[in-house]
Amino acid sequence: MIQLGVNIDHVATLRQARGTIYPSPVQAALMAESAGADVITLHLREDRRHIQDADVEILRQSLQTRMNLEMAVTDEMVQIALRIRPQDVCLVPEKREELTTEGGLDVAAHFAKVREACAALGAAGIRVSLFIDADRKQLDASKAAGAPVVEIHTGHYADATSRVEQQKEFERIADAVAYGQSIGLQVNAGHGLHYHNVQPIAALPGMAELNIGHAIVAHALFVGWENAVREMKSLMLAARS
Ligand SMILES: CC(=O)[C@@H](O)[C@H](O)COP(=O)(O)O
Ligand SMILES: NCC(=O)COP(=O)(O)O
Repeated sequence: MIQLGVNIDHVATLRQARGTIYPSPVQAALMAESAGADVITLHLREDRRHIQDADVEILRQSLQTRMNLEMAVTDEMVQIALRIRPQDVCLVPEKREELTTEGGLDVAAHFAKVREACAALGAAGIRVSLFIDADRKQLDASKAAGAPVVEIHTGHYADATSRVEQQKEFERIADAVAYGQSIGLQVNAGHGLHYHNVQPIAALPGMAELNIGHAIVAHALFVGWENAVREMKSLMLAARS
């Protein structure tokens, strides 16, 4: 059954805006689990703009489901992951000046470094996912690097400004999802998905997990946090029926 990873980054964004102790990403994560989240995803960025190291530590001891820790491919982050031991790590590209993740990890261009991180994390029992663009070359490189999972970047699909462009991006994603499975990878997807664009992605055969955050946090302002999570999960399951 398709799984929902709720990304709680932007609960922390609201907290960091004033430097208060509220809203608590930990409380958000536990409530999301009660509302149907299968995974809790959080991005410990190098600039700590939202999720803090303490959030990761507390959540690792508190979650009932699974922690999917997103991080850059750096020595600092690999050491943190080896200490915290989340069930899953998703390696993502990071640029300090970016507003949000702008594209997929170029595994092919940074093959040795990615393969080394996959080996170190895998040896510690952590399941590694690579956040990549919908590109067969990146899928082949991910497989060769030893990652069992990939997460297809859906940002270009989400940001499309016309139906024609969105359909073109959707077809790229559909090809990547099918091809990734054909070479033995688990295929997830995420970035920019919301209540009006998620179902075609969720309906793709074999789609294992969607990681969604910004839209759920935004919708929660109007319907409440648990309802926002429940609604997203229901849309995803309905797309599969
Ligand atoms: C990798 C990805 O698409 C997101 O999960 C990532 O967390 C985006 O970064 P921000 O959460 O800082 O926007
Ligand atoms: N990897 C994607 C993710 O975790 C959430 O991205 P978004 O829904 O906040 O854009």
